[in-house]
Amino acid sequence: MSMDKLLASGQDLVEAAGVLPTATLHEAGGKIGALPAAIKPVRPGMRLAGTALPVLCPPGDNLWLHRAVYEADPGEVLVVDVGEAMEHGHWGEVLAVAAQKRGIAGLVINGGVRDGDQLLQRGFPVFSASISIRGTAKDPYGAGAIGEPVRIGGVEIRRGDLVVGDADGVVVVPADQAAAVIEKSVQREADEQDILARLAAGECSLDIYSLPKRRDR
Ligand SMILES: O=C([O-])CC(=O)C(=O)O
Ligand SMILES: [Mg+2]
Repeated sequence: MSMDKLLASGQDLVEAAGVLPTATLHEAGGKIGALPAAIKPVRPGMRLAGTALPVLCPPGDNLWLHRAVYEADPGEVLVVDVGEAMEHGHWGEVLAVAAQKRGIAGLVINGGVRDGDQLLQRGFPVFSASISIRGTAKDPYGAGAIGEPVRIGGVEIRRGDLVVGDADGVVVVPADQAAAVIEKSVQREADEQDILARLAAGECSLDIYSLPKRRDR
């Protein structure tokens, strides 16, 4: 399929991004959108791609997550700021099943979750900064928000931004840059295949990248 056709709709953008490495998207975008390194898949093999629904929760309270499940559109990824609360499991199997029923594509959170094995078995991708056994409060008066921009590790995330997660972590690409960044990423991947073939044929990485072989004096 041509790149133009592939990029014709938002859904196609998500599909195209879903097979690209996060590091490639980050580099091709001009070193953008890398969430903190602590945010990783809760089990190996998890991958996610979708559009962001930002959620703000009080630390150690997940009532806004239960609410967000019912505000989300299919294909959205909940991208959650819980103020880096690591010692609580803000999400688990119950919320994953509820989210799957709503067509939610995954969860990204700058705090803790629990039920890692069950999340894997359910096929619901979760990327978190910690895994914690402890549960959360559900304070009806707790301050939070759904759909308002959040900031995680210096990256601002708005509703509709492209979110991709793989073994390396999570990258967020602003919606208005997604098509261009994917196109550059596809090119970058092709260039890298070429470099890998040259290395396999015996060439030296210092030559390929025109790097100095000795330290300048
Ligand atoms: O307490 C909660 O709502 C989180 C949780 O354990 C689950 O989703 O299974
Ligand atoms: Mg539970």
